Formats: sequence, C-alpha cells, structure tokens
Amino acid sequence: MFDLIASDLRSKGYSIQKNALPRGLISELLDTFTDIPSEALKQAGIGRAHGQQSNAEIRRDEIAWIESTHGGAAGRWLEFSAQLQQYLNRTLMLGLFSFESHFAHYAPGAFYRTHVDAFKGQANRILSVVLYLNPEWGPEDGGEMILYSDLGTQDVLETVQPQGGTLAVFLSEDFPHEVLPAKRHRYSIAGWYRVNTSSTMRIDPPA
Ligand SMILES: O=C(O)CCC(=O)C(=O)O
Ligand SMILES: [Fe+2]
Repeated sequence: MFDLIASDLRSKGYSIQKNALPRGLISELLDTFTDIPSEALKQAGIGRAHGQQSNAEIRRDEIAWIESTHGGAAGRWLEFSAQLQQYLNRTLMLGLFSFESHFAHYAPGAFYRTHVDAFKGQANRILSVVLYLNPEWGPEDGGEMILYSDLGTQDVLETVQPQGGTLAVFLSEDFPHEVLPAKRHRYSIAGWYRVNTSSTMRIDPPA
C-alpha cells in the first residue's frame, strides 16, 4: 500500500486508501479516543490565518493530541506513520522530519470550512494524513471530506466518506479541503509531517 500512496502522490499529489489499517487497530484507536475524558478535549483552533472570522465559523471539531503515552493503539498508529514517513522519504525524497497528529471529534452539526493545512513558502506542514475511525458510515450521515483542486478553480477532486479504515494523504499546501456538517458523531485522526526548519537561530519542533 505504501507503494500505491507514493505513486499517487507522485502523479496527482494525493491518495485515498480504503482499509489502510487493520479493523482491530481502528476500533482500538476509537476506544482510546472515546476513553479520553471530555474535559481533556480542546475546541480546535485556526491560528491567525482567517482574518476576522471567528473560530466557530470555521471549524467546530474538538481534538486531543496523540502521544505514545495514550497506549498500545496510539503507539501502533505512530509506528505506522513513522514507517510511512520512512518509505516516502526513500521513494519521493520528501525530507519529512517530524510528525504530529490529533484525534478529532465532530459532533452532529460540526464542520470544518474550506482551508489549506499549510501556506506556500512557509515550509512547515508538507504532507497531511487523515484516518477515519467510525466503523459504519453511510452517505446519509454527511461529514464527507471534499478535496478540491488548487485555490484558483476549486474543482471537486474527491468526496471522501469518513468510513473507518480509510486513509487520505495529500500535499498540505496544494489541496483546499473541507468537512461537511456531520449528522452523526464523527471520529478521525488528522496528522501532519513537517520538514526540519532548524537553523542556528531556531529549533523546530520546539523541544
Ligand atoms: O477530518 C477530515 O476529514 C479532515 C480534517 C482536516 O482537514 C484538518 O483537521 O485539518
Ligand atoms: Fe485540514
């Protein structure tokens, strides 16, 4: 599968893979997330990139950053992402250096308006990954992730059902995307690979 992802990235800049991880791992990841007490979840933020628009107009999900201390399933997810990183670095010379990811919960009605995950020239987030965790998801449940071609034309490239086990991978700067309002509780993991932008003046990521 890593080979399919690499060749998709080379030819079109994104890849959608169904059943990318074993069902057992997907359901353990979902359990890990739903075991996190709701006080520990954070309202997701949008940085300073959206001018005057308030956070809640842009996105309504709540998140928890993933650490290996979250236990076995989280550790296996991080292991998977490290293997993908190594594979893509070898085959595509992407120079991916670090990885961060968070669980995300979209309650019924929650959405994330069209955005890009990184801004051109800022050399931070290079590659985005999204892994879906709901065991069952149908078209009537909403919550699709729409992947658009570049900012100019915004043609719909893909409509991705957030079905458990599906993995979406795309170049962070190149593809605007959005999450349509979910009609059921929607669970996912979103992650980003960064390049190393260390210099003598700055250590990235911060220690
Ligand atoms: O959950 C998704 O389908 C995408 C989430 C997303 O775009 C993000 O967290 O940046
Ligand atoms: Fe995104």
